[in-house]
Order: sequence, then C-alpha cells, then structure tokens
Amino acid sequence: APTRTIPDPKGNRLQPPAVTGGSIIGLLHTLCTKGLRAMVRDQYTKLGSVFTVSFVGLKDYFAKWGQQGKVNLKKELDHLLMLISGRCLLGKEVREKMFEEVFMLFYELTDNGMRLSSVLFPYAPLPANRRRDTVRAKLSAIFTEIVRSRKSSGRTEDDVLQNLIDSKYGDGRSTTEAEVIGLIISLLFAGKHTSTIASTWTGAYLLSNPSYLTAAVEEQKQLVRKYSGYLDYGFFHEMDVLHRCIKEALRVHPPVPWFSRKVHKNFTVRTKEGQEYEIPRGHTIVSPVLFNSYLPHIYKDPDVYDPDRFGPGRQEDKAGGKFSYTAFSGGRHACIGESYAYMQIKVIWSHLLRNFELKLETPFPETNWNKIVPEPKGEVTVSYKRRLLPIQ
Ligand code: HEM
Repeated sequence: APTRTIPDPKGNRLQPPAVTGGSIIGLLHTLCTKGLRAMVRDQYTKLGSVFTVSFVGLKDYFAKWGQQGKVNLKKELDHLLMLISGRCLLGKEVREKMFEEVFMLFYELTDNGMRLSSVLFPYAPLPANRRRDTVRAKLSAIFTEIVRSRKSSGRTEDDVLQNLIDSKYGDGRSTTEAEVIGLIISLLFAGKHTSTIASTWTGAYLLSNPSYLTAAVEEQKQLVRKYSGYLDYGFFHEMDVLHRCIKEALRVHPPVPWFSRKVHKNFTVRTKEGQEYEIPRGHTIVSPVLFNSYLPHIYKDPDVYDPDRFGPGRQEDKAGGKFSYTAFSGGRHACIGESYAYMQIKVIWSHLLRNFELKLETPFPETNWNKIVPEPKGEVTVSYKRRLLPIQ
C-alpha cells in the first residue's frame, strides 16, 4: 500500500500526550484537539513514523452492509459514532471488550438525561432521573476499572481518556479518578449525540437535494484524483462542499437550540434599530440558536436549505458579525469539539458517498421537539446499493 507521513494541521509533528496546566476548560480544549488527532490517526495503520491509508473501523463497519439493502440511517450513525467515540475518547478496552454494554448504557443515559424533566428538575425523584443515575453509576464503574488497570499496569493508550489521566493542573496536581470519569462522560455526552443528529440531518438533506448530492459526490471524485487516493487530513480538510452541507444542516436544525449565560457584570445591548437594553448583573440570559439561525436580515430565505449561502461571495454566516452563526455557540464557552465534529461527520459521509448510491425511503423527517436535543423523529430509512466502481 502507498505510504505517507500524516501531516499535522499546524505543520508540527504529532506530540505525545502533554502535561496540561490551567483550568478544566483549558484542559478540555487541549484534549479535544488531541481527540481530533487521535481520530485522524485512527484512519491509518501505524508503521513507525509512517501511516498507511486504512480507516479500519469505518471500512469494517460498512463492510457488514450487503450489496444492497435498507437501513435505519439514524440507528446506523448512532452506532458508528459511538464506535468512533469509543476509539478516540475511551480507547481500545471499551471498543474491543465491552462496546455493546457501554453503547447500551450510554444510550440509556442520553435517553433519560435529555428529557425536559431531567434538565429542568435534575434532582427530582422521577423514574427517568433514577434510571439516569443508575446507568451513570454503572458507566463510572466500568471506566474506573479501566483507569485503575491502566495505572497499575503502567500501560498507556493513544486516546483522550489517557490524556485526562496524564494531565495535571497548573499547580502540579494530577486529575483525580472522579474528575477523569466525570470529564470523559461529559465529553461523550456533549459530543456523541449532537454529532449523530447532525450527521442524520445532513444525510436527509443531501438525499433530498439532488443538486447538492451531485456536487458533494463530484467533490469526492476531484479530491480522490487530487490526493491520488491518499485519505489524509488535507483530503478531509478540503471538502468544502460537504462542509457547507453539514454547516447548513446545523443552521436549520441546531442540535443545541439555545444556550444560557449568567451575567457577571451589568451591560447594555443595542438592537439594530438603536434601542438599548440594560442587562443587570445576576440575571441569566438565553441566546436562542434556533431563532438566531433564521433571522431574515442575516440569512436570505432562511427556511430554505441552501449550503451555498456560506460559499465565496455570500458568506451569510458573517453578515451580522462574529455571532451570526451560533450552532456551536460563541465566546468563552463555545463548543470545543467543533473541528472534531465536522471531521467525524465528513469521514463518515465521504465514505458513504464514495461507496454507495443512497436513496431516502421515508418522507423527510419531522423534528422531535420532546427532546432537549431535538432530533429527527422516527426512523430515517435509506436504501443503499454499492457502487460498481467505488470512487477511490
Ligand atoms: C455537531 C456537533 C456538535 C454541536 C452542534 C455542538 C454544539 C455545542 C454548543 C452549542 C455548545 C455551547 C453550549 C453553551 O454555550 O452553553 C457546546 C459546548 C461544548 N461542546 Fe459541543 N457540539 C458538538 C459536538 C461536540 C463534540 C464532538 C465534542 C467533544 C468531543 C463537544 C464538546 C463540547 C464541550 C466540552 C462543550 C462545553 C464547552 C464549555 O463550556 O466551555 N461538542 N457544544
């Protein structure tokens, strides 16, 4: 197989896990970048400092599909994204030995922990809260065992869990077991479900819009030619058409429909009509992403799925300043997994586009508003047929 050294996004050589100082959020920022790198690295078989092109997990997963058939896309993507999280965040113990168990527990945690009732009344003695706490305890027990076994054997792995174990605060204190477990569950919680939903909406839109589907497939052909089949970081980084298709799906269906901030200092907001509002210290304010994403003076025909609105010459995501596009929030607590999320969705969808002809069999999904992270309602059935000549 042809070989090539994996390029680092910033042109540096990939570094071993570094000791990180600063706050937990700073720590998370560093780790998410490392998560992204771990994922990119996972697509290659390591041969010393050289990597061969082989995204083993993803290829294996889709190899199980037949020549043609029908699948519930939402379920497939959910499974696949858990596999990717299993590899990049949790490591090979989970992936190799207890994937199904962790997958089911995590599914239950998400299902019970993302109800309106559990978000508004997290400590109320409700059945959903009790189930959430039970599965959280089971997950903790599994991850604690992994952390302890790694520490006692002196074995290290190339994943985010290891980075959390090895990290230290600015004052030199190591992370505790409870912090490591809490952070890894938070990362899974923040990143996996949102990405499943984003990739399902992206698929539903692509398969309902032949012109964008054709453009995305054409882009794959061009990039495969340009990179002579080497699927490296640059290859995924250059998928502008697919990137815009994902970004637009996230505008129309933001998985996080609002976010809130506690006001620490009084400040004044001026509307575009010039009206001023004083926001007092101590208040909690909410930014409704769902509303922001449809503002007609920012987005032309906001109800229309139009990925080109982010393209050269239009750039509507900048029309109202740096907070025009808030699917990943903004400011100090903006999403730290944005690049990682785009990358994993591109890795999946580019593989599907290169290898399969796909058709949406069920009507375009409605939104299930009963969930805190609104998702496509019901099954999203897609029929597939392997391409006679995959784009490679
Ligand atoms: C399409 C996928 C994703 C979307 C739409 C999304 C969206 C968001 C949004 C809107 C916030 C901000 C919430 C706020 O401002 O209060 C956020 C925060 C966060 N996200 Fe994501 N996210 C995605 C994927 C990920 C992934 C893959 C990870 C990590 C593996 C991740 C980790 C986090 C973390 C740790 C925070 C908290 C940051 C902080 O409080 O400083 N997210 N995300």
